[in-house]
Amino acid sequence: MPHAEKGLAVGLFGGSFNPPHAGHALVAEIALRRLALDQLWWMVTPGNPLKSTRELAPLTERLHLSERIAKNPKIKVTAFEAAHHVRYTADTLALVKARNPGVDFVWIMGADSLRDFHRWQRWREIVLTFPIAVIDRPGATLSFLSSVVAKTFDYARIDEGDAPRLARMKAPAWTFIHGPRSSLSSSAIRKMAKG
Ligand SMILES: Nc1ncnc2c1ncn2[C@@H]1O[C@H](COP(=O)(O)OP(=O)(O)OP(=O)(O)O)[C@@H](O)[C@H]1O
Ligand SMILES: O=C(O)c1ccc[n+]([C@@H]2O[C@H](COP(=O)([O-])O)[C@@H](O)[C@H]2O)c1
Repeated sequence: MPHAEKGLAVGLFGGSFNPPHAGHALVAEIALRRLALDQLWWMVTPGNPLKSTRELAPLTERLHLSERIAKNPKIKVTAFEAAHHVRYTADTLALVKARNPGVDFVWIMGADSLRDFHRWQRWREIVLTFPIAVIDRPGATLSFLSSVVAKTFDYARIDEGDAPRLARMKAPAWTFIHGPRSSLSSSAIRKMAKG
């Protein structure tokens, strides 16, 4: 797991990155800037618990490609979930919190992830423990509002103008960040590669 000094604000950006693309890099840059983060940990999952592993490239390959795409020195690409044998985000976050007292973390995800978020293991616990930043994504800009999580935690949504303070806030607190968008997706890239 990367290291962060006490008092720093760190974004956690988990993904399959199968393969990583410029849309991921854009999300990371937007999160760093708009959330005023000191670091962003780009966490390459051993396998999304809700996705089939049939098309999943080896972890080492996804890690290597991620390192090539994530050029900002504030971004730390890591596969510590595999190293610690965790794959559910709730477990990952508990581990990160326990190992980094005094660091302020925020969970980062694209707007499409919000739609399925209520199917994640212990999703309420995640929202009640970690501030969350949702980054806009083409195709998910409006639908996210009808998601179970947005409805359940509507009272905890903060204005995106307050995003620079999100990492310092006590959960539950989440925001939706609009900005430049990319319509890239790993599945489209995989489809193109197959021909
Ligand atoms: N173009 C994009 N804009 C905003 N967020 C994105 C974009 N692409 C991926 N994300 C977000 O990045 C994280 C990791 O996504 P993932 O690695 O699954 O990429 P993907 O392009 O969504 O893959 P797939 O097409 O295989 O589902 C998720 O939180 C996802 O919402
Ligand atoms: O914990 C869960 O139940 C869970 C279910 C689905 C996805 N996630 C996490 O969400 C992140 C994004 O996954 P993906 O496949 O959409 O890139 C990644 O860190 C996954 O481990 C986590």
